[in-house]
Amino acid sequence: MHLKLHHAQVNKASKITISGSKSESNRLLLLQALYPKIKITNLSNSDDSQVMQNALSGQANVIDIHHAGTAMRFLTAYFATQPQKEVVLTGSERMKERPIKILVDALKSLGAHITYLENEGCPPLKILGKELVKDKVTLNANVSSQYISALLLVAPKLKNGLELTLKGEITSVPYIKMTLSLLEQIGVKTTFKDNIITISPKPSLDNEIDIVVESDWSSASYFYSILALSPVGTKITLASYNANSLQGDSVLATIYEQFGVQTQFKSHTITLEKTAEVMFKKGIELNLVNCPDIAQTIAVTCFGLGVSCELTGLHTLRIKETDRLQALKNELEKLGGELTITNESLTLQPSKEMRPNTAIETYNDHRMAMAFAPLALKTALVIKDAAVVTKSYKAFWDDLKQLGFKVSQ
Ligand SMILES: O=C(O)C1=C[C@@H](OP(=O)(O)O)[C@@H](O)[C@H](O)C1
Ligand SMILES: C=C(OP(=O)(O)O)C(=O)O
Repeated sequence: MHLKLHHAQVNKASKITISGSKSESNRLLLLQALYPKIKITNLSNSDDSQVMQNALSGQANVIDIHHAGTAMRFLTAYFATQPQKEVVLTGSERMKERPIKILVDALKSLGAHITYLENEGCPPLKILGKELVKDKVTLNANVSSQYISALLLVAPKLKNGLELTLKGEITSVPYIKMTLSLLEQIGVKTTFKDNIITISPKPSLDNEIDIVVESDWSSASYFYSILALSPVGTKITLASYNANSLQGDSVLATIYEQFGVQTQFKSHTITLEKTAEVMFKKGIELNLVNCPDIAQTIAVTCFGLGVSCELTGLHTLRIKETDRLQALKNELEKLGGELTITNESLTLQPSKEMRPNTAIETYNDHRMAMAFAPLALKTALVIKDAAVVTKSYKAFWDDLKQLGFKVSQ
């Protein structure tokens, strides 16, 4: 399904309710499988959380997690530690290219039985679950924090807990802290000092515990971009958000101040308002090593505003749903943008034109579709394979229509 987005503007003062964070949801689903006394409120309705839920509740021996990176990594650790269970974990063609060796090696060094069924270092995996008794492991931390979170989530169920030593520059740190924080919420003792994390064993929970998932901040990023590209006075209210978020992408509230967008927190909602038209004296410079999922949003905002940007800390973007650096370059250039990319950065020149009716390829990447959609506030464009958004944000197109976007097939 390709969608045509007509040149449009946002209705004044709209309110949108966004589904729960997929990162928090997928951690809590795994923890709930280990500790059934956990109850979850505002669970994400994303495809990635649905595949996670199905994998944990079903009896299938072959589990296909499609494009869901967190599900792939978290379930690898989960099934490796479930005695007497044998499963094959597989995914989409892209998932079969996304590396998992660092996690598999770490689990094997703890005693796990995992074999590669196609290419060494990537899914699909055959996992023969067993009780792991070793309690110390060292792994590289500069490729994906998901490997670390996967080990941390199963750690309190290991007989002796776990001590993890992280090598290299640690990437996506807020996601590791989110995992530790959720563990703390269910009463697990954790420490994170320098490059060492420790998790104490916790065989079971004494009481039921209800955890409310905050709505997804990465999904909120598209509304920040919409506001940045809208006239002064435009407002959007989003629910349900807290000033104290576990999600690193909540840094959006600070980042988008540079684009004239202010955020007000009030009783579990945020109201975003474009309060000023910014005269950019210099380009935007940001290191996004802590919040890689909002890189596409920010690059497209800058293109839409005609401001240059230099985004760094992007080394993980090449191994996500697609090579996001190359995808951004291809599609921004089609629109008339000028940019250079390296293995960890993107530099965009101030745009001089925006070619109307450009058809944006989405490369099976939800964030390509959603990051480019706000440009409809500037010109008409086509988003190809627009249904990709369901990976993280099922209602995305309906919510844009509610805002006043004109969308047709
Ligand atoms: O743990 C998580 O929930 C995630 C961690 C990040 O991945 P990396 O650590 O691979 O950057 C992020 O990009 C992904 O969308 C979700
Ligand atoms: C990178 C992402 O997800 P995952 O790695 O879990 O597939 C994302 O949602 O942007």
